[in-house]
Amino acid sequence: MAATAAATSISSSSVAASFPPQTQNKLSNPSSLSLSFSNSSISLQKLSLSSNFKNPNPRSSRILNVLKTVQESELVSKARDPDRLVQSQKPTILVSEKLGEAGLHLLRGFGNVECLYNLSQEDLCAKIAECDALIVRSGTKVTRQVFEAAKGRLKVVGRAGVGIDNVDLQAATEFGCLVVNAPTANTIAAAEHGIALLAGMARNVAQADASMKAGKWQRNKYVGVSLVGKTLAVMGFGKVGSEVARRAKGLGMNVIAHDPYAPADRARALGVELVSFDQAISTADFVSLHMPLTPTTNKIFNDATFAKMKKGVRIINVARGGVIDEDALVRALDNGTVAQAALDVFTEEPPSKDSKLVQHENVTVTPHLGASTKEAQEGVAVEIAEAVVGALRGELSATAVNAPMVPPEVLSELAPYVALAEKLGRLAVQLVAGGSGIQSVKVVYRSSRDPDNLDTRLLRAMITKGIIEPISDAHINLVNADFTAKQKGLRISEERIVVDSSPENPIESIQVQVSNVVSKFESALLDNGNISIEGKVKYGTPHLTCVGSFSVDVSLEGNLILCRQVDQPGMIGRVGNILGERNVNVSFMSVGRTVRRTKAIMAIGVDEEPDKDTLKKIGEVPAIEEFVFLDL
Ligand SMILES: NC(=O)c1ccc[n+]([C@@H]2O[C@H](COP(=O)([O-])OP(=O)(O)OC[C@H]3O[C@@H](n4cnc5c(N)ncnc54)[C@H](O)[C@@H]3O)[C@@H](O)[C@H]2O)c1
Ligand SMILES: O=C(O)[C@H](O)COP(=O)(O)O
Repeated sequence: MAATAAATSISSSSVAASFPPQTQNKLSNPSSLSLSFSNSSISLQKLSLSSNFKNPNPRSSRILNVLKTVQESELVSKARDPDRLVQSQKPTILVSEKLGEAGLHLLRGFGNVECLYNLSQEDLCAKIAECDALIVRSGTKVTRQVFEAAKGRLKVVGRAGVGIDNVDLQAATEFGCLVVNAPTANTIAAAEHGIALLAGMARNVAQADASMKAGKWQRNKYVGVSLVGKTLAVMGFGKVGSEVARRAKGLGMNVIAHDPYAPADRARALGVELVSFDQAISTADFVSLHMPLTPTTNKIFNDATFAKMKKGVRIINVARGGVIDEDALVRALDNGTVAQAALDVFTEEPPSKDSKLVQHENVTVTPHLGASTKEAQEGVAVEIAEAVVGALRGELSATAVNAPMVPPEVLSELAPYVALAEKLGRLAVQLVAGGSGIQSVKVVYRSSRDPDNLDTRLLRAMITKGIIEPISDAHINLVNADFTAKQKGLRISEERIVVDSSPENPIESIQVQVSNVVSKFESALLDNGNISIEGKVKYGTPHLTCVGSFSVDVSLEGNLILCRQVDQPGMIGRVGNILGERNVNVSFMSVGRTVRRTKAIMAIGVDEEPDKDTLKKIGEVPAIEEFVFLDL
């Protein structure tokens, strides 16, 4: 197919360093190859966070077909045959905080569910190495130590709610653990709680209730303020913030909002004006907080910002305690800048019993109840159970927090290319001579699709996996591929060449080039000195189609012997005889040459791994100039 446009670079990822020579040495002689590679029969099972579990629904069937195409592993075949799935092989799901029954029911239909509440960090760390998934709410701190203690078994952390500030996302990513949340089911509950606090605070409901229960009747003390006509600033105009705004409009309030990332038309549609931070806080009578806790929003409400507020402002916080500097809020309450505050969330939960903020007479508090309605808890439980089960089955989640989302239809379409990508990575690394570290890999995709229509993240992850796993103890998946490549000093750049082929095939070919290395097999080098191999998907299976500048055509399965020889009659027979005499079955053979009767490359697929002596005999055939054994 003709190239119709120049190559465009579409992405690249970073840094430079090299693999230690001792890991490369694992590849330097054929006898050590089988050992080092046999330990890494992994593939999408790891990439997709597992695959070895039951599969009753059609969407998952499709995904499992993808997994099958990618690798016919024992685990995958068990997943497709529920009778073979015994209890001990089911995933273990640890639920560390109270979860709605509907979600637990769903989880129990899939794995072994253990509900252990109020675990200390030590207990959680001790338990976690036995778990494939962990489901938490806001009370469990999923720290780096937890991921370390998991020893690679933990595949997914499900946050039954929105805020993921209690999960160390960086550590999760480094350990290749997916984090999913349940971002939608508690939105209304949180918004309703915000409105409850707003109205309750304005009319001193909690204080008046406590006073009456103490035997008092204080009608003059608890005169409130009205909401109608007052200005409410919604800080963070996301799911909860916009629902609060909608309800406040219904109460007759004038609503403004600040959110640097919110689309103006969504605000306009609700009759809400988006304004700057300072404008919002300086004009509002009520300020309601709805942004996530991030390094940017940490203590964003502090002495300086309270000083800019209208005297007598009232504050509601159902987001996260950490967005407020709590000592500064106490000062602002004491000096009257803030008339009242209604708080559902605290920097430390639970706050200390003698917290000045909690005890302040102008403060109304609830113990993080925003999401705590029966309806929201059932909804969140189902939402997170589905996300966790999906992740354990190998689906790429729509609510993944630390991994790119790849829709099932894209995954399904790319499945054979995913397998090809990993095999090319594995081949490329085996062509590198021990002692030279891989720093720079270029991947060239030939495709008729326009760049927006071709998601190569999955392919890049698999090439990374193919390159790194055989020479290190890292396990690569979509979550940690780019991170691990950076860590290992491997720079992977991608290039797209638009070709005029059938748009039904997402990719015509994938070429992997490794630069600045010494090759074990000189014929794999291009004129520019790069090792180059290229593959295509043919009849749904990955094929090697080019080695250096030699065309070949071999199916990428089993093991492969590449020989360069003088192009002369009888070579296939001679090598075939050597293998046949030693009971090594040849599965396919292909010869490619550049110029007739000069040099040719013979690619021989073998079912068994030839022993050292057999390989030596092949090397002794006079016309064979070089050869290499490759484990696919
Ligand atoms: N109290 C509870 O039980 C409870 C329940 C649900 C949600 N929450 C919390 O409420 C918050 C919002 O939840 P959500 O579901 O609406 O999330 P969301 O992601 O839909 O909305 C958050 C919004 O904050 C905006 N934002 C980010 N940085 C900002 C900044 N510096 N200034 C202003 N806005 C900023 C984002 O653009 C986004 O629109 C989260 O902190 C969540 O954890 C608490
Ligand atoms: O972020 C959230 O979803 C809320 O804060 C709810 O937290 P919870 O699950 O601990 O109630």
